[in-house]
Amino acid sequence: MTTVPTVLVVAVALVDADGRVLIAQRPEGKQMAGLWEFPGGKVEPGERPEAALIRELNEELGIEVAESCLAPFVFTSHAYDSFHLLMPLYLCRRWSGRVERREHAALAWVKPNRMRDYPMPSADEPLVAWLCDLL
Ligand SMILES: Nc1nc2c([nH]c(=O)n2[C@H]2C[C@H](O)[C@@H](COP(=O)(O)OP(=O)(O)OP(=O)(O)O)O2)c(=O)[nH]1
Repeated sequence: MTTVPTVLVVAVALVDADGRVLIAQRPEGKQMAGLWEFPGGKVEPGERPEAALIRELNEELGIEVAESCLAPFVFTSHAYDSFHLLMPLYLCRRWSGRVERREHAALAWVKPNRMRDYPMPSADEPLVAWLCDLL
């Protein structure tokens, strides 16, 4: 039996006042370049998931998020060829600072029912369905 590592990645649906969600395009040179993702990233060893997400949002988008503003929402558990992705998606409607593009190729604020126009990693498909149902 081949075993692959399970990788814990935390991500967020940032929701604006119009109910649009921020998605970000992975840059050239990274795995899955060109696909649109929810902002976030890998949890480092010893790091709490919420702390990892707050760190990633600051690094990637230049915003500050309070832990109390991160609501656990849904998660995806998906087998890629070389790793198994376990990714909780939090929901956040409050942050401080202006969202800036720092690490991604592009950013877009999109209504959940328009996300199908933006190719996303296969692990994200169930998350989009949940957003369409619940937002
Ligand atoms: N942030 C995020 N990652 C996602 C989503 N869907 C999905 O399959 N992933 C995958 C892509 C990557 O393999 C992994 C996220 O890791 P990352 O963005 O921190 O790492 P990376 O590929 O830049 O690699 P590294 O340089 O940090 O090692 O999770 C998503 O919606 N958001």
